[in-house]
Amino acid sequence: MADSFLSIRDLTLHYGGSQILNGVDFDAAQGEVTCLMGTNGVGKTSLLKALAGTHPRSGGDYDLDGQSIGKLKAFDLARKGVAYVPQGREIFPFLTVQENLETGFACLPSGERKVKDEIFDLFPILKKFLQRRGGDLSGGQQQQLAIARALVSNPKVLLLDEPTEGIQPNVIQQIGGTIRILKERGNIAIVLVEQYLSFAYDLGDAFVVMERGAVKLSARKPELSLEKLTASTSL
Ligand SMILES: Nc1ncnc2c1ncn2[C@@H]1O[C@H](COP(=O)(O)OP(=O)(O)OP(=O)(O)O)[C@@H](O)[C@H]1O
Repeated sequence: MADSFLSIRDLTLHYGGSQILNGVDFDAAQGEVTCLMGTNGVGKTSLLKALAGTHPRSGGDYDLDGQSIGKLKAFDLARKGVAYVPQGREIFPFLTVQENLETGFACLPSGERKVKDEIFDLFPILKKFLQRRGGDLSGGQQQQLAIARALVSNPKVLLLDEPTEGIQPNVIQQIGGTIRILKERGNIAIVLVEQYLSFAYDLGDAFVVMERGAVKLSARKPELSLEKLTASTSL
């Protein structure tokens, strides 16, 4: 078992009076892809929002690299290295690709605000389309832009919410290749919410299956087979 880098204990989250997460325990290691699975509405997106700080946590402990960060809000979590690629990508349609990438800088000191060449090595299409508006890109290109925008902040944790949703098969393979490269670099803990099971299983090292706001199964490959994962997620 790899060392836990990101650790959540007994996390709870509410929307108004509705309790959505009921004491979630969750770990993710650097250099690994930890897949967060489960049917629609079990709370996967809510868990990512809690990790990114875009929705307040109601309770629980949250540690990153041995430091307690449970009290921090989204901007400070981003400064600590937590990057979030939300479901639906949420790129800015009227900003250019370059400007979209620059929005990822907000949490960095001014001396570090540069898009490194390695981002364009991962996503060459973005270099070609730097002056194109985000809204004029295809869905797959927008997904690449959303991941690239998260990477410009040099994150330690990358939270990806359904990156294959609505994307053509050839681009899905490209995105899978990019996630694999990031994992092999070994310095990012990648948390992947994904309904596309074989894609997730192929990339994943550890799997957390949720049910009604709680963890139903936590297991690692190779002990967990694709068949068992499929059965436990009921997808
Ligand atoms: N802003 C909100 N206000 C109230 N309830 C919400 C809000 N967002 C989500 N919910 C509810 O919280 C529950 C968990 O939703 P969440 O989006 O986290 O699930 P999910 O597992 O990511 O589902 P999906 O795969 O459909 O995205 C659902 O019952 C949903 O209706």
